[in-house]
Amino acid sequence: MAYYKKVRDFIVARRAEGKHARRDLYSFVVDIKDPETGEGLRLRDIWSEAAFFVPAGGDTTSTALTAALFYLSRYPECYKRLANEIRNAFTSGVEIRHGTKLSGCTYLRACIDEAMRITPPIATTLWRQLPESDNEQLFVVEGQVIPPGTEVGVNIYTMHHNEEYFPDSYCFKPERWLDESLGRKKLMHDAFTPFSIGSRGCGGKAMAYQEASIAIAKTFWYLDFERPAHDMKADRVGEITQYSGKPELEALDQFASVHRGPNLVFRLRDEARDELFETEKLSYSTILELHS
Ligand code: HEM
Repeated sequence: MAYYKKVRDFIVARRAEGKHARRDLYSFVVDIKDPETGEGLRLRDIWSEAAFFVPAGGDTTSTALTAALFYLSRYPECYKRLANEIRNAFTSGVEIRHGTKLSGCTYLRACIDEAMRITPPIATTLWRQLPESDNEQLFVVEGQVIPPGTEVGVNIYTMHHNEEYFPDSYCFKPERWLDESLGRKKLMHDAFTPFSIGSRGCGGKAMAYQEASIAIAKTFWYLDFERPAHDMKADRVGEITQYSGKPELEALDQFASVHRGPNLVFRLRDEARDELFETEKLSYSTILELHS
């Protein structure tokens, strides 16, 4: 209830600012009219969209980030390669923002994709149903005619672990996304569906990549991180190895994946301490907290 009230408070505050006070999503949709009824957006329409956006965009992106940090903390060679890419591509942390330098960090993108492949933020089966009325065209799957009205779906987690598309599928290998051989590239991209595809595919895909890229690049710029070395219990939170013996971030399918952990130790990089204080305007106490 507190969440729904908070969303409502946000909307009321935004409406009070005037339609075009900010160039945000609200300013783009506020004048839209229903083509059939001519009605504009009601408070409850905006409320239900906004209430959906927070988990749709928040829980999912948070799992993608968590998974990336989890796998990078377990694969030191990948960690090193990504740290080099980020620390050589930029000259300061504030420079890390949307643009060609960030999109040129191809290993970063490969790490995000590989994390979402092994641990999809939505790992479930997105069921689809052929309408009862649509009986002109047969729907055939592997030689079987699927009658209209039947629900069908392919599980995203299973698809991402199909060895035919992703050999050694439980292994975190960002390099596989940089493989230039055309046949393999197409096969992998066709089978990679963390955002779903088609007309109901994710509306926030570009935003999700942007958020995740900036967050991870800034993390590598300002910080180093690792597993807690001496406390094995803390180190194992959220980790399973049951399918392949390889470390996997456990995610429970509750439509959006729910996870615990990992526990990681973050340390401020000496090279970035002054800059963090001066340019990101963080207080000394926050920096000390990060460093302790
Ligand atoms: C890594 C991050 C994300 C992942 C993996 C993801 C994944 C998905 C998936 C699989 C669907 C299809 C759901 C279905 O068919 O039932 C979807 C739909 C959607 N997503 Fe995302 N999403 C992410 C981030 C975001 C963000 C940042 C936003 C916007 C703030 C967003 C907005 C939406 C919307 C509006 C839909 C519904 C599209 C429609 O039905 O027309 N998503 N997302």
